[in-house]
Amino acid sequence: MPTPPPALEIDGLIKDFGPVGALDGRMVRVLEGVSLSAERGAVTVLLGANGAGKTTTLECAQGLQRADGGTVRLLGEDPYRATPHLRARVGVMLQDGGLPPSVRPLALLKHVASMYSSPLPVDALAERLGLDEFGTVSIRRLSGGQKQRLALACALVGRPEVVFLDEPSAGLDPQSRTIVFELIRELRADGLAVILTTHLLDDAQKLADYVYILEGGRTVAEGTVAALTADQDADGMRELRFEAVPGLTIPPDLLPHLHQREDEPGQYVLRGALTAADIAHLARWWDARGVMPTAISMAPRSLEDVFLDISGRSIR
Ligand SMILES: Nc1ncnc2c1ncn2[C@@H]1O[C@H](COP(=O)(O)OP(=O)(O)OP(=O)(O)O)[C@@H](O)[C@H]1O
Repeated sequence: MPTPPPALEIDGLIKDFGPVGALDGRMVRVLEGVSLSAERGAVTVLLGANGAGKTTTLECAQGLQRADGGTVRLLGEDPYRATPHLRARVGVMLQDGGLPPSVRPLALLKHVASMYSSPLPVDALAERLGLDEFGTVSIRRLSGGQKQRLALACALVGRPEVVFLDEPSAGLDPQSRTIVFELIRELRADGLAVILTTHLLDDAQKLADYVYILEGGRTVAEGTVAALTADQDADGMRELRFEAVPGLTIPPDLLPHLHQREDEPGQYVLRGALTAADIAHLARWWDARGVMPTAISMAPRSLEDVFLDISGRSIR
């Protein structure tokens, strides 16, 4: 059977904004050739630091912004010239929610549901996302996390085939985050194409089937989390983190093959093909100086390392 085309295909997307007064009225190019695709039944994550171009890419993909170059196909159509039929097949959760402040949450959700021919049962969705706890106060009185959950419900109630979620876990407490993550996994299992942006590497690592890393308006890396974090050069790439007194400089010749950094005062990271002998060297060095770390942890190479390797800086 032929493979169905991706739900979203973006090729060489260019976007200019302006004219910008601070730049003497010149245009500013914020997307310089973003290419990506998102499959059905998969969570595709756009990852990047603030200002990398994630939201602008999503806005072009949704048809909210017109591409200045390249192509965007959403469910086979140009989203900027979208027909109502296309819009009904797409769910969108914007970063700031775009929710009307004086409306009550459940009334809004029922209103949005009434615009679709076959919506999800509103009560069950509201209960699932815990909206019934605050369903009858006006939206302006909701916390950031409550607004996020309502915005997510509005994006999903029309049974979309593709759903765009811009920073879906921003402002959520740990319990709400778990609920939202479970829901996202169910959407994937139901065959939806889920496309989300985040600058939280932990979220990307937990949810993503496929990751695109954006930097300066370009896609600079892509792959599954496993492929991106697989060691390119040597087996056993690991990172060892420890907390100790600030300002410790481990002599480079003690562990020459490991990259070391002090993220924040007293927060150390050693990265590389780490062996038990390295850990023993380090422990002896600590012991000789009377250093006892207050915390130690070890993990495989993470997306954060990938990001650091690519951009030379931390994503946060
Ligand atoms: N309307 C606009 N006019 C001028 N510049 C803009 C406009 N919208 C966005 N930009 C710029 O485009 C760049 C990309 O912004 P975008 O919001 O897409 O990034 P992002 O990766 O989503 O960032 P964040 O994580 O902060 O949401 C930024 O430098 C931003 O200042």
